[in-house]
Amino acid sequence: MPLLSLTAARLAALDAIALAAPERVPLLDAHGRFLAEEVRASRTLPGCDNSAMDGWAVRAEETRGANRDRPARLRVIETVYAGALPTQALQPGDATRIFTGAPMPRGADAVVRQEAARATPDGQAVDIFIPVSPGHDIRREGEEVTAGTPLVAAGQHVSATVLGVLASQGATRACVRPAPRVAVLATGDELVRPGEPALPHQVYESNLMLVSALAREAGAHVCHLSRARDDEEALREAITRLAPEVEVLITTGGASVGDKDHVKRVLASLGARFFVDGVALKPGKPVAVARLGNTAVVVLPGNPGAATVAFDQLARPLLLKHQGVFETRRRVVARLSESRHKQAGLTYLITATLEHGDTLAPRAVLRPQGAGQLLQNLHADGWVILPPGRADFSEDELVELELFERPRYHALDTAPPSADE
Ligand SMILES: Nc1nc2c(c(=O)[nH]1)N[C@H]1C(S)=C(S)[C@@H](COP(=O)(O)OP(=O)(O)OC[C@H]3O[C@@H](n4cnc5c(N)ncnc54)[C@H](O)[C@@H]3O)O[C@H]1N2
Ligand code: MOO
Repeated sequence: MPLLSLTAARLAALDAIALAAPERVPLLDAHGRFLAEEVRASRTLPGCDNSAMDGWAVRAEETRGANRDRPARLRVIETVYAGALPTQALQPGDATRIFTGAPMPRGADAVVRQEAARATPDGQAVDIFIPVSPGHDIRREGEEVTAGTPLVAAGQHVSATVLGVLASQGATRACVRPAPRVAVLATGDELVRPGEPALPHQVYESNLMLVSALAREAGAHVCHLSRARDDEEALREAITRLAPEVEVLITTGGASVGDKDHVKRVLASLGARFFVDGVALKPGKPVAVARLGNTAVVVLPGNPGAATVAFDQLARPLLLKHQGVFETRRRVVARLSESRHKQAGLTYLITATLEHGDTLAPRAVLRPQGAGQLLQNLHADGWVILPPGRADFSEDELVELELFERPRYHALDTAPPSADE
């Protein structure tokens, strides 16, 4: 199979997985998942005109000209709390003691906050110190939303705000697609488990952590983390054991053409159908996507940097598709900090930091590229995309940078950088 372009591979990979059937789950269990259907308002909010403040419901015209020296004196006919209903309509000269969220009584058309009024000692009357216009400090029925209006679109990520909105409509469940179950299988004879002693020629196995966390960030439920030697029999055993347990099996290492790179061969011998086998991408070229029975299999290269790119470009969209969504990312135009030569046929993704100077376009400072290096990703803002079809890119040339847009957190004992730093 010839190398697919990155664009073609991203499309082809999606055929390896089906959409999960939606399910209705208790609201809190929907947190972090994606809505499988549009949610419309079942209730008009607010459900009725109500007070936005603690104070007195009045007839606005009766406050005209009121001030501290010449307050408007009104008779207090009753008190209404949130959750209760008024029993009396206001007649000329009347006011109702009212609290935030309580329904407006008939006849009243404004609220005076209690800071602008004072009740007489016996509570029978109130002196109003300011004039108010009709509608003042009233939350109108339907001001926020009317029943039937679309509230949250299908595909929306269920955030805390979404949960709050759904609960405010009286919902107790949400319709979402289940998280794909994922198994991660790391292969390689040189790998040593973290926590055990490692000689200089040995490598700590880090892809299980890396890939499991990336899968979780894509909404997956990672239920198996396994290791296998670079040995066909061991791989066959691990793959046949893990695949039926999950929707997506992700392997790392053994993906290239070395004597011990058996993963693709073993998958093929088990009857896997390949949708992608190598992509014109750097890093990440050996990545493959296949289907084995009902399981999508993503074969990531072993180099942690290459595995990160290949995961991001092919595994993440596949995991998201299962959950019924695709994502778009923000790109910015930036100037290359240095010239770059590349293989003309490949798309390069090079991690970079953005430096905002006094020119319109920020500078994309390329981080040293090495497929094995994960450190280069630690402080990067995104990756510069050097498209296929060209080999040479010059310093200062305008290129696109796809932003990671991870929030930046700062330790509590250090001050965050000021905006103009
Ligand atoms: N003759 C060729 N050689 C290579 C080609 C090629 O086209 N022709 N492709 C290269 C590319 S591109 C990549 S990327 C690598 C990846 O190949 P593999 O997937 O077979 O990876 P391994 O050889 O198993 O490992 C590569 C590297 O990564 C380290 N590694 C592997 N697994 C882990 C892990 N779980 N945790 C941490 N580090 C890991 C491993 O020690 C190696 O250093 O192949 C090129 N070769
Ligand atoms: O995937 Mo490899 O990183 O292109 O060297």
